[in-house]
Amino acid sequence: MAKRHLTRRQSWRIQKIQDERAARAERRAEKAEESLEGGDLGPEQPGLVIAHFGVQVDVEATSGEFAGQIRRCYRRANLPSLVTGDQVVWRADNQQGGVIVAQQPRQTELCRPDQRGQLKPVAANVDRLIIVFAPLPTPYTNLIDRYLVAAEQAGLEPLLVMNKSDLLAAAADSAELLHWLDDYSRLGYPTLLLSAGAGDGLDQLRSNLQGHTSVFVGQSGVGKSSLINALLPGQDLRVGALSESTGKGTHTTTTARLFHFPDGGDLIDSPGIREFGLTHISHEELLEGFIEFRPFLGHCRFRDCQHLHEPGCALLQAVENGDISAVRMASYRHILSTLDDGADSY
Ligand SMILES: Nc1nc2c(ncn2[C@@H]2O[C@H](COP(=O)(O)OP(=O)(O)OP(=O)(O)O)[C@@H](O)[C@H]2O)c(=O)[nH]1
Ligand SMILES: [Zn+2]
Repeated sequence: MAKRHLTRRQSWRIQKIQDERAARAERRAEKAEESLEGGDLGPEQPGLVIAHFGVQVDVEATSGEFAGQIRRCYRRANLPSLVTGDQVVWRADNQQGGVIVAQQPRQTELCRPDQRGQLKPVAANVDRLIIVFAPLPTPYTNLIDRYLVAAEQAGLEPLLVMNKSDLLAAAADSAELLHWLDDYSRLGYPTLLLSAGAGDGLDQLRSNLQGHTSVFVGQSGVGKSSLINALLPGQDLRVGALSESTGKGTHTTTTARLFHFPDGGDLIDSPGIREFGLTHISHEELLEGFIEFRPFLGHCRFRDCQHLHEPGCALLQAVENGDISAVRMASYRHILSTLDDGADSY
């Protein structure tokens, strides 16, 4: 306990220093804008935040004379902080930069805890969660289910992708894995079976990504980087680590970045985003996230039923009747037990 408190206090101090640094940078941004006002800024136009570094933000012009150009912009001091994926209104300056003057409302927000344990948005307007798994490393049902719950909670449409299909032929449990994938299709989730290594099934994935802003998640080693590299040839994904000018030299920061797939659709990626969904699920959100439970919720004998072993539990009855699979019920219980020990409550 003591150790945890100390760590929290330390991280609070670190955050405080960062906040102060951000405030100083913000004052500089204000000055920069003041000196530019009075005719030096171009007209207001729409843009998309493709990376952010504190008060400085890379904005891609989405229409007009600069369409497709990326400009390093300052954010007007009265604006809330922006994240990758934000739609903004900006004005060009005459030095390849600009000033962001407004933020458009967000459709969705992906949040992660900061050093103080407070949930902070890390990406905006993502609408697809690509959940990647593979025959190897062996997938955990409850990890996939956790992602599905997180997708539901954040308002994202999930797509289940089993990568490394080339390993299925030799896998002893291949029938089981395919059956398992089928179970998710039957629940109504879109699924794809493909191989980044062999290049099989990538066209189907490409067409699923068109017209959407996606993030890729999944346990280490399932092939997220391989898939993204196949979809974004020639891009250096390490560009997430860029140096941020702070006025006191530069330091490296890892930011979420937005990429355009050549065949349409966008990707937002960063190491932090790949961990999205592993924390912060309340009991209610957990239940809501198991979509086949919904018709039975509110029908238990006890209002505060935990659906574990209570008499008159509508969910347990549904498992008995075969309307809910025992595997999903076990997964729900497993995730619930991790919520109860406080692992998910910051
Ligand atoms: N056989 C086979 N191997 C693959 C395939 N896709 C990726 N791999 C291999 O799986 C390993 C892990 O791939 P990565 O792309 O690094 O996995 P990742 O999910 O990005 O892993 P982290 O960066 O740790 O999150 C590498 O050795 C890849 O070559 C595939 O379709 N088939
Ligand atoms: Zn119940």
